[in-house]
Amino acid sequence: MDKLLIRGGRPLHGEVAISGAKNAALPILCAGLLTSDTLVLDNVPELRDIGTTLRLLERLGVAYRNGRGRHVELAASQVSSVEAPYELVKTMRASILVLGPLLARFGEARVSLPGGCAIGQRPVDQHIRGLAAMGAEIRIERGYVVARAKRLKGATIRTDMVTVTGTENLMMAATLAEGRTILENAAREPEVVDLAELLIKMGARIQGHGTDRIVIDGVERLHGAEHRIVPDRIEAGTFLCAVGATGGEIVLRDTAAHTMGAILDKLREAGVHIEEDGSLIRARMIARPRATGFRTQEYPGFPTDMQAQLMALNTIAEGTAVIVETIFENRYMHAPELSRMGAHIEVEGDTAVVTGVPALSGAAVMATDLRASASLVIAGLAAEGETCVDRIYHLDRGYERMEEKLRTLGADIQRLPGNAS
Ligand SMILES: CC(=O)N[C@H]1[C@@H](OP(=O)(O)OP(=O)(O)OC[C@H]2O[C@@H](n3ccc(=O)[nH]c3=O)[C@H](O)[C@@H]2O)O[C@H](CO)[C@@H](O)[C@@H]1O
Ligand SMILES: C=C(OP(=O)(O)O)C(=O)O
Repeated sequence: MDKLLIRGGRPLHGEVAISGAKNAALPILCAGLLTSDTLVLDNVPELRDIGTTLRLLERLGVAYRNGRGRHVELAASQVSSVEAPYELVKTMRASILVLGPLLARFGEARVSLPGGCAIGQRPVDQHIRGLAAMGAEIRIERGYVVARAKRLKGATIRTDMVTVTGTENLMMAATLAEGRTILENAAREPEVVDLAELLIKMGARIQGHGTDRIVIDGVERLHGAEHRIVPDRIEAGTFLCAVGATGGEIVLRDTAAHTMGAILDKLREAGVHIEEDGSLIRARMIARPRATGFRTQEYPGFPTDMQAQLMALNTIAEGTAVIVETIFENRYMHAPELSRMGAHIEVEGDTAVVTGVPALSGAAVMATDLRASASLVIAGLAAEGETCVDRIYHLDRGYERMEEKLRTLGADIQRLPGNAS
């Protein structure tokens, strides 16, 4: 297993490009199953999760070309299987996103339930309930969701909670259903909007994306389209937390600041000077950060996927920050690791109280999930001495060559291959 070795204490300076959003690219690749024509996608990030999704689609019979410049072309004209097997699904929860498209286009699907995940239970009951409301015969059989429907029928579906992939699965399924589907309490995340925009280019009739009520009028068939994936607001936010923690001045290229309102507000509150300039974000940090409490919420609130990174910034801030995680029940696994570096964090239930210390000290720490890994990297960049972050395969799931990008900004960080001590 690869590790990252970081010698902390160097301010970040320079310019770096932000990649396409993992959480937009994953559903968009799965949307390729909705048509026999070719989808031409640009700005697809080079990530482990994208590789896993392409392997899964290939297993179903989808042909793809993964060219240079993050350009992917895929065509589901010869789908030969409707089964997403456990060995591919277990590493990535987003694989559940093939369920809606397979059922809508082929009338059947067998998708392994995604495995347990470090950040919480993450059931898929809302996906299942929604598809059942659209007329699918659907049951759990030996760890698989098994679904059948002659043709899905439009329905009004109000999910019990806001669910991002649930909204995406049901929206994709509804594009080929008979009649009108109304999704109430829908997710408003920019990645849901990006998917809706791609589906509309494919001929889908969708209104209200970006609000909590999405209306989809089903069509007989969808066609090919070209699409550029929206920039990754979480990757951009992670780099902004990093410069907030180390000090310095950086420029992020290829960003979409309008999708980052809550993130930018909180970083400004922490003392980071941020300027938005078209697709550029300039950030400068010259002082110690100020403690900045927050609650994670669905978009447009502060994203749970940025909680760990902003916690890392708070560990060296002046003052005490109260953090409340409202989306996932077990998403503080980075707290004990940050404490190993000298952070003062008390966790009780969904609340973490972080009292800033003047400096962290480098240590050997273990990544437990994707964003936890990013928080440990940020802490390592700011800490005195050496930090070794183990199990960074989590990081590779969602960050494109993070250590190379950080090196461009002047960080002293290197990857130690699995067999190195
Ligand atoms: C690939 C992808 O886009 N992943 C994102 C997506 O995950 P994902 O779509 O899995 O997260 P959801 O929005 O569905 O989860 C929100 C909450 O609802 C619960 N829930 C969800 C569905 C369901 O059927 N039943 C149920 O109880 C979950 O356990 C969680 O507590 O949104 C999360 C919340 O913004 C992000 O952290 C993930 O990065
Ligand atoms: C939790 C995340 O991803 P996933 O839903 O793919 O596990 C994330 O991107 O932070």
